Amino acid sequence: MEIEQLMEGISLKRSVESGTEEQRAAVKEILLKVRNEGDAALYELTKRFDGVDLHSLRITEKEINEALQGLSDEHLAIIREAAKNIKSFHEKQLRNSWISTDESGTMLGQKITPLDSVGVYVPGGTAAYPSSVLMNVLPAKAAGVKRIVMVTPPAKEGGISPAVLAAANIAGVTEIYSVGGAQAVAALAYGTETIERVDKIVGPGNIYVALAKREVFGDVDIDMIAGPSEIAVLADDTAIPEEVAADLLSQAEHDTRACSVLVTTSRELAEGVAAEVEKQLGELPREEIARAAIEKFGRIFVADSLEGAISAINELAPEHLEIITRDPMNVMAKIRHAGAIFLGRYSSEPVGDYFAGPNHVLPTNGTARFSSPLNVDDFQKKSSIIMYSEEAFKANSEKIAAFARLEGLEAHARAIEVRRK
Ligand SMILES: NC(=O)c1ccc[n+]([C@@H]2O[C@H](COP(=O)([O-])OP(=O)(O)OC[C@H]3O[C@@H](n4cnc5c(N)ncnc54)[C@H](O)[C@@H]3O)[C@@H](O)[C@H]2O)c1
Ligand SMILES: N[C@H](CO)Cc1c[nH]c[nH+]1
Ligand SMILES: [Zn+2]
Repeated sequence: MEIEQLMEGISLKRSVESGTEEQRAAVKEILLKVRNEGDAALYELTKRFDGVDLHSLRITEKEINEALQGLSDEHLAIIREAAKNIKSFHEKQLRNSWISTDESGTMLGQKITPLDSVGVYVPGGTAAYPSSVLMNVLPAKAAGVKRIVMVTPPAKEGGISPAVLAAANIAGVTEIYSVGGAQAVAALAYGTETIERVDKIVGPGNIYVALAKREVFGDVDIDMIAGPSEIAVLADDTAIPEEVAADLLSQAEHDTRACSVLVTTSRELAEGVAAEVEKQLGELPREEIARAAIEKFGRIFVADSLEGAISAINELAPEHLEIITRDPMNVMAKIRHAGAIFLGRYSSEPVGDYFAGPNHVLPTNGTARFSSPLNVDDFQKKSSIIMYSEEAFKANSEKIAAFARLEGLEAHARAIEVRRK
């Protein structure tokens, strides 16, 4: 990784991914095919893109039980403990419906209702992600969603990963379909003979999944378009090069388009990290992916001051931010834009990916400027409650009718005045 001096106004942002023209056209065609042909399209497209001849779409209870038996007790215990932490964190996000009244008898309130049905996309193309099952399903469960449907592509050799099925079972999902990509998104959005449509689709995926989600938005709700993983480390001379390099590589191994950035006030640290990254890259099983990501999107900046480093991070608005400085709490107070903030050397990013409890589905590509991690609110909606007493109505009716006429809406005004007689 090359070391650059951080200049004022430097932009660390990458362009928002919208896919190539061919990818967008392919996704449109897949969506249309599933809408027109239903299950038959899902079988055909799974054969074409995943190389798998499916016998049925729905995963059976027997397959889930076999998956549970295929996993070691140790792995099952780890998934259960992570699930417990994630559940407990998200339950703290729950809000209650509320009602307030005043002396005139006006009652106003907000009623919170869980969504009826949600589809969770779990990626499965190049790696299996049981952790993503927990991160998407458990907030929906905490919110009270009754029907949670999971879709994930089958691997060529062995169907769905046992760890993914075990995580689904631990999280309490029973409706699971072996289908991925844009075709799975289409099935969730429009329904087929086997898969009943849902109200919202959540979960990360590759460019085909992202483009399909963008395309079906409006027919159903979606959570966000999560792009390739990102990590930014803001460090001073107290950080240890070996550890910072390992954290940068932890996200680089996800995707050739993952982005790993170090912003530091210490040139010595910058040089140490650059050397360590090179050394550690050679030891990684996914070296090829991580190397491509580091070469394209890996950057190290040396800042003149901590303030300069902080403003560069705010400009970047990274998905994950690690702060490894003398006083991380104080630095965190000045961070305005980041999906998840990890404080101190013991809060390495994978602590959050797997275990601590906060969600790992986070805004990427600078969208942390205006959006939040996946959370319980994503699975609930709010209805406003309004009840006026006669006294409150009479005290305000003239103003309301006048406001309606200001907008030229006579029928609105009359609906008020008809009650004053
Ligand atoms: N943000 C997060 O929380 C998070 C978590 C886990 C994974 N991820 C990301 O999710 C992504 C997973 O991608 P993936 O590819 O491994 O799995 P995926 O399940 O998203 O995509 C696999 C599917 O893509 C479709 N596909 C592949 N090539 C195609 C083509 N040429 N035309 C049409 N469809 C095609 C196939 O249907 C296949 O089933 C990675 O970028 C990873 O970094 C993000
Ligand atoms: N870091 C990813 C989100 O950006 C999530 C993940 C899943 N497994 C490992 N990591
Ligand atoms: Zn990760």
